This record gives sequence, structure tokens and C-alpha cells, in this order.
Amino acid sequence: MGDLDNLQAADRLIVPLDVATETAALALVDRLPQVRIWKVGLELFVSSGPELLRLLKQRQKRIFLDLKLHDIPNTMAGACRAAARYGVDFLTVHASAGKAALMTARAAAQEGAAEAEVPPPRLLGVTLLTNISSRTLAFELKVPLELTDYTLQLALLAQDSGLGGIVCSPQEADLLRRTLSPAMTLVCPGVRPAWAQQDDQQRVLTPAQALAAGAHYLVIGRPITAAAAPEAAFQRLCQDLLP
Ligand SMILES: O=c1ccn([C@@H]2O[C@H](COP(=O)(O)O)[C@@H](O)[C@H]2O)c(=O)[nH]1
Repeated sequence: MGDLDNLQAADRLIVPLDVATETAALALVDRLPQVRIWKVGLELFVSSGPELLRLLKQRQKRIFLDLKLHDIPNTMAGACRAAARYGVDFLTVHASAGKAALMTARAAAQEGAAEAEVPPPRLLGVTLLTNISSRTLAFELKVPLELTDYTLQLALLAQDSGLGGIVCSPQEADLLRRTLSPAMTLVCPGVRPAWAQQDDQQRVLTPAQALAAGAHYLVIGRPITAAAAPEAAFQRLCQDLLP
């Protein structure tokens, strides 16, 4: 993925719009004009609906629709077909939905995009959420595998199902980058600069460490969006990423 490796810092940062209203979302977008990729997650999509996607496109923004779909194949397919019609750039599904669901979802996303005459989204398989620790995986979720092995299995499942990439913690990025096909895009939340709080994230690295580990894109929210001055926080992050 030569192109991805050569992206500039601002093109590698995806900022989540984890706010409750369209007004709050657009205020943030207009306050941070340097951000090129915005992530619309469950809170905002459920509260505002798809109109916000149109407004982001109107502002020439790229869109990561992070719905983390997880259901039976038929339902996943319907949701992916509908989401792809909006012309979003990235769309997430949980890899743990299984191969049948992932393959059906991928085909449906392509159909939806073709129907709407827009490019298909890059379908990303969420591996293991970045708030889950080894302890939680073993004792709450009762998964009898090491965390890295479990994440690797989910990433391989996403790849074998024809997805275009994965969402993973930066702590597993190095292993996954070495193991997966170079065509797979690695998107990493759970990224925290040394000057920010960890919040509810468990498996974190700093932005520079995450890029060095092989992440193509970094999702960084609260260190920017909850800062007293989001513009200054964004600039500081971009400075942190300069070689
Ligand atoms: O494993 C995952 C998958 C998705 N996310 C999402 O990324 C952002 C992270 O926000 P921060 O404020 O930087 O913690 C958020 O929208 C999550 O839904 C994730 O954190 N981990």
C-alpha cells in the first residue's frame, strides 16, 4: 500500500464526531477545517440520521461511517447495502459476525454503491475493541485464547471474507501488518498522545508509536474534541507526527 504509507499527517487522522446533535457536529467540523476524514458513529447517526452525511459531503469531507454492524447475514447485507448508497468512504462491521455475514455484507455494500452510482466503501472488520483488556477477554468474555491470537484470528477472518481492512488496537498493528496482506488497511483507535488522558481505552499507543507499528490511519477523538482548544490540540498532534 505505497499510497497509504506516503500520506501526510493530516490525511492519516480520523476524528470521531462523538456528539449528540447535528449542530454540535457541524460546529466541530467548521472549527477544524484541516480535518479531512470525519467518523460518524452510533451516537450521532442514531440521533441525527443520514442528513449529516450529505452535509459532510457538501463540505468535501471524507466519511467513516462507524456503525460496527453485527447481525445475521441477511440483516447485515441490508444495512450495508443501504449504508453504501450514501457514498461513505469507510464502513465498519464486526469481524466476529462470521464469514457468511462478512461475505454477504461485502457483496451487498458493492451492490448498494453500484445502485447509487457511487464508489463502494472500504469495508473494515472490527477485531477486538480497544477498551477490552486481556483480563476482560479471559474472565468476562471467557475467550480461551491469548488476546493477540484472538485478534489475529478475527483479522484473518476479515481478510479471508474479502474485506478491505480492519480496525484494531495499535498494540496489535505490528503483528497484523506483518501477517496480513499489504492490501489490508489498518485503522487504529486507542491512540493517545503522552499529554492526553487514556479515558476508557485500554490497549493504547502514542500516535508516533502507532504509525511506527504500521497503522495506516489513526482515530483520535477526545484528546482533540474534548480539549479546551480543539484547534491547538489538532495542531499539536500533527506536530507530534512530523518526522
Ligand atoms: O476498537 C475500537 C473501535 C472503535 N472505536 C471508536 O474510536 C473512537 C475513539 O475515540 P477516543 O475519544 O479517541 O477514545 C470512538 O468513536 C470509538 O467508538 C474505538 O475506540 N475502539
